[in-house]
Amino acid sequence: MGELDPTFIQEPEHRAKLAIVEAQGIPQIDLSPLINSSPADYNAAAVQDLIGEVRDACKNWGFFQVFNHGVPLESREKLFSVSKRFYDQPMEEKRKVRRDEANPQGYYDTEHTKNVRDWKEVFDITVENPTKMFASHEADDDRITHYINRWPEHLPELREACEAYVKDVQQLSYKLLELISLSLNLPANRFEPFFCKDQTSFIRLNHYPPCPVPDLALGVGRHKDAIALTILAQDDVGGLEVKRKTDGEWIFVKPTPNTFIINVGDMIQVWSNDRYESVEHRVMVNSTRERFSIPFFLSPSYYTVVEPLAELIDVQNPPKYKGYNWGKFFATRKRSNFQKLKVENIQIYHFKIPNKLTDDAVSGVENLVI
Ligand SMILES: O=C(O)CCC(=O)C(=O)O
Ligand SMILES: [Fe+2]
Repeated sequence: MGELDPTFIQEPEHRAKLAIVEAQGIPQIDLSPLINSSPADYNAAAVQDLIGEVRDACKNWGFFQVFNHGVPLESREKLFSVSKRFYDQPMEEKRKVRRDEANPQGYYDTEHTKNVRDWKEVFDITVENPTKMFASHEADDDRITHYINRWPEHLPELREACEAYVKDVQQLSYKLLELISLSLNLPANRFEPFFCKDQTSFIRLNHYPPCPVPDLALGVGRHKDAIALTILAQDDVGGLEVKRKTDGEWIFVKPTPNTFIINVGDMIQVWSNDRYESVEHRVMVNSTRERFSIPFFLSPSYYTVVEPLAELIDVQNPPKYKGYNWGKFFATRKRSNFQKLKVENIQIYHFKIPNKLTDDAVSGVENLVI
């Protein structure tokens, strides 16, 4: 990634610490009661326990790991290995599938989080191809654009591996969404309408090259995920840190073979009216080993209005957010990211309804990135 450019340097308070706090780590959840059986054959008691574990993990951490998740190991390993082959190519090949402002799919190596450059390269692929999105961030402009996946000419295996992996991981995302819905005492299919047509979900192939100054730069700066739910596969190198809710300490997420790391995104925070919170996380880099990770960002249709669910609102729990349109939110975020506008990105707290008794709407809420 060339010699150190000052745009990579984090402010001192945001740099990675050398001492890693691992503690007991984020909860580990066994999904076997739900996998490989149809709803008619579920063991009801085991599923109830599972719902309870998901509820506790979402409340206390916003993050958890799952095993016995039903995604075949081969499908995941294949994608990691083709991803490495993609990034091993010369820069001129990677630039042939470079993202541009009109179509943000493909390769990119100058992503910034909170105006500091990330020490990484990414390759984005949407699940629906093409994916429909608003062309403009302007509220009264309802023109639609189509994002189209870009595929490298000399690596046809990338497309095959992505398409196979996405199918498997999407199934897992629906199971998780059902569990989360049940854990909020809602019907299992409560979130289905947001995803059944025109979803804007995507996967990202992250590559973090070795970094000569891991004490100054980050692979991804602190952020929250703007989408509904993230399903992350990481390799055995490690680097992800999650901000613990109880004390704000950064906790290292130890790589565990064949597990996925799940986190609640901002939309679940809004839909649940703050019962669950989207938690800040970041990625450390190191000076010796490159790292690969693959998040799947489950995201609804561009016309979804994200607002607290009516069932979770009553006199004691008034709505904490005004509704916002996901497609307009995304287009606004994309515009400021692409043009590197020196302004803060659009955030869900901009839609917060101030509660005079309990909070001051704009204080203490952190940034996010997608
Ligand atoms: O690479 C990782 O472990 C996490 C990446 C991440 O947080 C993101 O891409 O939003
Ligand atoms: Fe993230």
